[in-house]
Amino acid sequence: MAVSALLGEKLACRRGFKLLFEQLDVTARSGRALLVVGPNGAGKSSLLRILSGLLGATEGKVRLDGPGLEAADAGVGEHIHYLGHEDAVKGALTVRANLAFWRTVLGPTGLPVEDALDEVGLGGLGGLRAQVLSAGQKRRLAIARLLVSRRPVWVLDEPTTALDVKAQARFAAFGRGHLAEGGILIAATHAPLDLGDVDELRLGGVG
Ligand SMILES: Nc1ncnc2c1ncn2[C@@H]1O[C@H](COP(=O)(O)OP(=O)(O)OP(=O)(O)O)[C@@H](O)[C@H]1O
Repeated sequence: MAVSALLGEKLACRRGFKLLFEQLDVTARSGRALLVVGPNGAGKSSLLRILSGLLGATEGKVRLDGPGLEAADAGVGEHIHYLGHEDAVKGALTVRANLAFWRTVLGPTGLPVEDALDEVGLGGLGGLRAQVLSAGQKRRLAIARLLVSRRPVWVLDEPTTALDVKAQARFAAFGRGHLAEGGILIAATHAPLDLGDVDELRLGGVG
């Protein structure tokens, strides 16, 4: 199903006693990347979780625009890939079994598992227990989830953390490919992501 935009309308987020933001409008359009930037603690991760439907906004609402999506308010999450700080890797399972699990859960609409492992540079490591992967390799495995299941909206929290230069370049190529196909990419980041011309949303003023 095509998604032409993800929209956050007059969003507010309170965490504990702290009001992180209010009256915040967010627009992320098909074929565009929106980078959420700002100092530590500004609320970037909180905003991404709200946009993904994982955290309720204190005020405001999130909706998707696109043909046939008028009634989809309640089902925003099924169109979204969310990658958080945690890589959601099950250490006791093999690398291959981890990705196969996600492919089943998210929908087997993308690459086969072995192809996705090759794409992220984990080819040959599929039989290893995931707990022995390095931090960067775990991140690569998390990124492979984007490839095994096709979803129009990617919401990514610091996606290149722990990635080496080559893996960062690979990630950027996946992101540009997603955008070229009309996807939406929203990322919180402290580092440039090499996604070409991007939109930017700054939280928290000057840090
Ligand atoms: N469950 C929670 N309860 C109370 N406060 C929280 C909770 N989660 C986050 N916070 C607070 O909300 C603020 C924003 O956190 P958030 O993780 O959204 O920031 P961020 O901009 O992503 O930061 P960073 O750049 O360090 O990742 C922080 O002050 C944090 O301590």
